[in-house]
Amino acid sequence: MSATVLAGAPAALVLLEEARRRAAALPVQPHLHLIRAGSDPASLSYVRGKDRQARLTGLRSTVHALPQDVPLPELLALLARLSADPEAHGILVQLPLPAHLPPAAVQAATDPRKDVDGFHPLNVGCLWAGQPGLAPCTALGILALLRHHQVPLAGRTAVVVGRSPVVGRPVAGLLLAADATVTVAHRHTPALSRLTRQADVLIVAAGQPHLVTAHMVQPGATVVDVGIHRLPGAGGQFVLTGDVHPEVAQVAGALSPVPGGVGPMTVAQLLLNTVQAAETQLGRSAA
Ligand SMILES: Nc1nc(=O)c2c([nH]1)NC[C@@H]1CN(c3ccc(C(=O)N[C@@H](CCC(=O)O)C(=O)O)cc3)C=[N+]21
Repeated sequence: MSATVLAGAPAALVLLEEARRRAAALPVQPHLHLIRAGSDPASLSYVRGKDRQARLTGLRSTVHALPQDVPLPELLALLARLSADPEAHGILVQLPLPAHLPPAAVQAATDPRKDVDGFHPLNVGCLWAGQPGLAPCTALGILALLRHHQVPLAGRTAVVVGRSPVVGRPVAGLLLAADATVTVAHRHTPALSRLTRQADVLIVAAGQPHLVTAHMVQPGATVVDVGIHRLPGAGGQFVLTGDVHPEVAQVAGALSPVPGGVGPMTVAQLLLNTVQAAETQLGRSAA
């Protein structure tokens, strides 16, 4: 038996259509600003993908490519300028940042209403308080992927492996808001497999290739693979793989693929967040 594939592309298409429709209903085109520092090849490729999808969806998009050694005050000044600019609706600073730029200081420097990553402490607080705000794209994308494939959450046991501010923590908050019973595991969790085997819904965002193997999964469980790793493959090429070992497909009831699972949902949700941010700034209530 092989698990149902939780495909991201058709689910992302639904979100992108919603973003396009809501953007078109606004008096101005929502404008996303993507900021990256340095030339990490993965970051370059992700930012290019976000910029491209934004344009395809009818949004404006501007990429700010800063040098690897950009001084912190310069980055903060750019964030202050964009935060004050009424024509900038969404601001994203691509992670990881060069080591001399502290992410917390950078994230706090973006106007929370333009913080389409949902990383500003005000938005983090809103998520956990159950109040409206902007939530992180990958976490929202995971919930949208589960919703699209009609995976129920209310009353079910969810286990999140990983506690990063980018994925693990916010997805735990959203699962809790969706009435799941949530446990967050991390590198200090003893007997990880005993815990993961209890999960009806297992979210794996540990940043470790093939961490979750078949014996760690309850037969029939829904497994979402958030990991994305470029491993050396044949002929000097890279292969993309996740935090979940492919053998899990023989045990799980449903499994999200890498690539083609959570990744496209993250990008689509970023554009939806940008439209939501523009709606708020233009005084339109979210549809
Ligand atoms: N401030 C910030 N916000 C982010 O949301 C953010 C970030 N920094 N830094 C890096 C991670 C990673 N991330 C991905 C987005 C799309 C795909 C994606 O589209 N993946 C495709 C494959 C793309 C490929 O070929 O590499 C897929 O899974 O099918 C993957 C990963 C956003 N991140």
